[in-house]
Amino acid sequence: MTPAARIAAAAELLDAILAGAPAEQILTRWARASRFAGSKDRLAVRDLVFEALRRRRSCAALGGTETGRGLMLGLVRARGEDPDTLFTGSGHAPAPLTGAERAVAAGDLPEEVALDVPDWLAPRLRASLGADFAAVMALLRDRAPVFVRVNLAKADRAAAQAALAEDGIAARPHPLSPTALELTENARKLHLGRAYRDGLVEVQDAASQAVCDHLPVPAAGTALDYCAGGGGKALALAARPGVRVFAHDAEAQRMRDLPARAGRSGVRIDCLAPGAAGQAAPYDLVLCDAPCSGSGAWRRSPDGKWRLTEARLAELVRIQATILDAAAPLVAPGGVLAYATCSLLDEENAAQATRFCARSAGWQCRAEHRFTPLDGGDGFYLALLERSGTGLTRA
Ligand SMILES: C[S@@+](CC[C@H](N)C(=O)[O-])C[C@H]1O[C@@H](n2cnc3c(N)ncnc32)[C@H](O)[C@@H]1O
Repeated sequence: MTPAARIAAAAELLDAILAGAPAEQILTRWARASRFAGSKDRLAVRDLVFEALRRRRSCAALGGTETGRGLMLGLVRARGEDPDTLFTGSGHAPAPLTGAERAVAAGDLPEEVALDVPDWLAPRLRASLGADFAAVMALLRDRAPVFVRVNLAKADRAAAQAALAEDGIAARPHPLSPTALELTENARKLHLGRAYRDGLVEVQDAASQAVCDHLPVPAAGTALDYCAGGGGKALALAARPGVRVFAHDAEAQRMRDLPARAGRSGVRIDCLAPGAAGQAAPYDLVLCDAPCSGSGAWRRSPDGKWRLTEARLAELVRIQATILDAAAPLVAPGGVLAYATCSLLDEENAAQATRFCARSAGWQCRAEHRFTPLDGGDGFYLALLERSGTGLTRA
């Protein structure tokens, strides 16, 4: 495919996504149906679609309309390329520019537009991020780095880095966590290589790893990952010597790959059926990595930024509170209830933890940790809640 044909294909896919279809589904369906597209074409089209989604508002402003074609035109302009060299109408290229498209003024964009923030969310993100608002929002317009967690049950960081190098993948240690490696070259080869196949590394964001580093579990203690999902955090906990890990999720399907992932990592995780989290209670640590807006991970799932509504956010805040209330009784005396989100919004984070402590007799917040993309990984929040404690540490 020519660069222009890739742009035409991305514009068509974006129209389907703007009409409400999930981006991943649309891209997968297109890749299957487009025999003419080689692997490089598929990756290039995918990159165009995701870049336009991360920058949807500013691209629409620069392209004149919020359509697939408008977003692609805006992206071409934002990159400083000449649209007339791509929008030629010949072969599979998009049609030449109309008079209206040519007339779009490229003046200064308002800050919310330039930073690609929905209007209704901007005040909440400003209040939550303070002086970091603009810098964080600017970072969320770029592609996320790829990180792996070194599985300390099988290798140390230097050995994992060497194994990745043998697979042709360049990696460097990342300061967010002693287990984090950032893949700097050939990250797309990861799943084909020995380091991954042999369980030396797992894909996990560096801030997510840092969250796990802060989770306290005593030696030979027990931990429950109450909202385990794919089990990224459960796997990190299970790599600690002597810790017995249980995984639970309201939707058992979400944990379907966990036994295979645990097997590859050489660790044990006991998966509990939905509603059976009490089976092995009480636990020294109960982690609630709750469903959230995902605002800290909008680089990876840019669709989410535009699909989130005020009503959905309010519903998520209610679900998070219900989860905390259900999980708290499962914590052993002297144990810790860990509340985590990949959100940047205070109402899902510190305000949620504060409301829990206010309505739950004897509970208090022992420590809080916040990560934003300025630290290198996704945005994350962690509160360590306990029934008795010595005070609050903010980090
Ligand atoms: C943010 S994801 C978890 C990600 C996972 N901990 C990881 O690190 O890979 C949140 C999970 O919470 C689950 N969930 C939603 N409501 C729940 C509930 N009431 N009880 C338990 N799990 C719930 C969802 O099915 C989803 O898998």
